[in-house]
Amino acid sequence: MAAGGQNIGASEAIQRHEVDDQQANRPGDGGTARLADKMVLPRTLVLVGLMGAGKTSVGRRIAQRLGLNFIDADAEIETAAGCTIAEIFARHGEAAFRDGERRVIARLLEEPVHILATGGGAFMDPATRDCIHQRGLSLWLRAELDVLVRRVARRTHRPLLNQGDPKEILTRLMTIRHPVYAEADIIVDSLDAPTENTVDRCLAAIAAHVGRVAVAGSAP
Ligand SMILES: Nc1ncnc2c1ncn2[C@@H]1O[C@H](COP(=O)(O)OP(=O)(O)O)[C@@H](O)[C@H]1O
Ligand SMILES: O=C(O)C1=C[C@@H](OP(=O)(O)O)[C@@H](O)[C@H](O)C1
Ligand SMILES: [Mg+2]
Repeated sequence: MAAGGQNIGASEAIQRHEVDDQQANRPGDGGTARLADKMVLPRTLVLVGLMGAGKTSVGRRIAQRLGLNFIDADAEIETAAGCTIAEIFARHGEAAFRDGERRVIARLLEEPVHILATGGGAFMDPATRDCIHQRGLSLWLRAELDVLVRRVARRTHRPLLNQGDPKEILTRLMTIRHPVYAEADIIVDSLDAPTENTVDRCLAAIAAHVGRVAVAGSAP
């Protein structure tokens, strides 16, 4: 159990798990809204996955549904640095960005339970990944290449994607990163569908995971 985490009684967790089993395949029907009202998150939920997976936009909506704070690690890094991520990359290089990212995420994971969207490279850093494993509940938002390419094409603020063809870069990153993202506690597909549909499926998957872990009587 993470420091500051809340214990869930086994019978309560079993009940939740049963509710979840009834609702999990019915996204968008309002069932997960009721489920979310009851869900007690034992640790900070940490969203991981490639650029464009929806960590920021889905994470913000999960936080609204659960009545928890939402924090975007990239935004925190920008505030701490007093400049944009693109400027940090240009002025100091990626390694300096990763150092700041590691420090910021370690600090955020000391804060009360909240929803934390990380940048796509954060989980690739062994120290950050270890910190997330120790103190958080990780959720990989997994998306197909074409979905990612379409989504990232709308914005130009991601320095890694401005270094060449975004599709080629994402293809390369997928090969390297997917096996590592697969270490996350929970995996949810970020489909080419309304964002709220992904939010519903995340809430169902989180409830199922939290229920399973509480029944087993160990930390997530
Ligand atoms: N089903 C969906 N899930 C997540 N994002 C979606 C979805 N459909 C469209 N989008 C859009 O794709 C973009 C995802 O970007 P963002 O949330 O910043 O991702 P990330 O933080 O993982 O890089 C946003 O502009 C969002 O509105
Ligand atoms: O994948 C990456 O290495 C990065 C992802 C970005 O965040 P998003 O995944 O939220 O776009 C941001 O942290 C930075 O541009 C580097
Ligand atoms: Mg983001």
